[in-house]
Amino acid sequence: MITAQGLTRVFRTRSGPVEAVSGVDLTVEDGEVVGFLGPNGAGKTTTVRMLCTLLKPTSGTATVAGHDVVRQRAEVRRRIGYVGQSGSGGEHRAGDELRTQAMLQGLDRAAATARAAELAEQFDLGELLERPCSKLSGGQRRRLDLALGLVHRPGLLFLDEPTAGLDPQARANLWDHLRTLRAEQGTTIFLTTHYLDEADALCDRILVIDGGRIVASDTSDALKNQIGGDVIILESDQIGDITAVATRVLPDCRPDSTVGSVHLHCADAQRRLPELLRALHEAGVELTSIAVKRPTLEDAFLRLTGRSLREEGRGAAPAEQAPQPDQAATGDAPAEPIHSEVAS
Ligand SMILES: Nc1ncnc2c1ncn2[C@@H]1O[C@H](COP(=O)(O)OP(=O)(O)OP(=O)(O)O)[C@@H](O)[C@H]1O
Repeated sequence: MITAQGLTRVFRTRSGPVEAVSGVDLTVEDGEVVGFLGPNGAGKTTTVRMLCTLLKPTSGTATVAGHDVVRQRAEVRRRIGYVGQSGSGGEHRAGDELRTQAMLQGLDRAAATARAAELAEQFDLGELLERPCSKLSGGQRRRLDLALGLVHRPGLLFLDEPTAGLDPQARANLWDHLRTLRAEQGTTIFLTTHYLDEADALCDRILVIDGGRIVASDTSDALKNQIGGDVIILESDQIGDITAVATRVLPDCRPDSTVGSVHLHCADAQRRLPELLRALHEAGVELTSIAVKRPTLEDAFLRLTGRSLREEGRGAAPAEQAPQPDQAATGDAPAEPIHSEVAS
């Protein structure tokens, strides 16, 4: 469904070129649900925008749904849905948004009304069709966004952080809709997320990108198993001291530190913990909590990227790399809408 070889994107900025994506190779099979993870600024959005034909690659090639993302943009757009982060808003009623989107996709009024009703049923929007989008809850809006992205029955759906900012119940509800979509219609789903539990729960495979390069591509279980052994998690304000003591006392256990905690990867953590705790006590380190557990996807992510997804802020890109408008220079402006949200 998706192939990319050597996909690269360099942005020209006032402070010089920024290589956002550096030779990405990837494949996604028909019907797969793939999670695309990476720290802030890793290159996720840029990659997705190239695959969705919203941004031209500087070099490399990609095909999506059998068509080249540069030479056959319109063909690609007809076959994909893209649901971005911004969400549908405004005073238009939800039902009108769906009907308008269906008419933009070429349906006549009667067919558009029928398609809107079908999607409303699929995504539990029936009661909400007369309501202005601005009056929908976060979860309802995301369901409407999904429905809008699916108006033209694409076989492939790109989702950019589909549950960002939703409460746990609304997230679980959206996960159910995505599972049903895949089970009943075989839709291929490529999603970015900052929630590792979401990737764990929904995705057949996880791609990790860091510094513009793919650093892992595997199932969640395989990524966890790569860590091996147990993880000792020590929380404290004295991260540097813990790392120093652990390196001395347990030289074969690799420490990864994150904000406020050190994760030690050990073969037999239970047996070795007393020795470590004794040494930490003698060094005057005060711990706020200790836990021993099996590796999680968070541990795998930390190992791969040296950073925790949880400590990633949702803020702006680093100042020296702040995105500059460069569409005029590259001709990247969308030629044809994929979905009303991205057409503006
Ligand atoms: N239009 C642009 N002009 C210049 N630099 C850009 C542009 N868009 C992105 N970048 C830079 O490219 C790098 C990758 O950005 P990208 O948005 O693809 O990362 P991301 O993984 O999606 O990050 P996040 O998780 O924060 O959304 C960053 O350093 C970013 O500042």
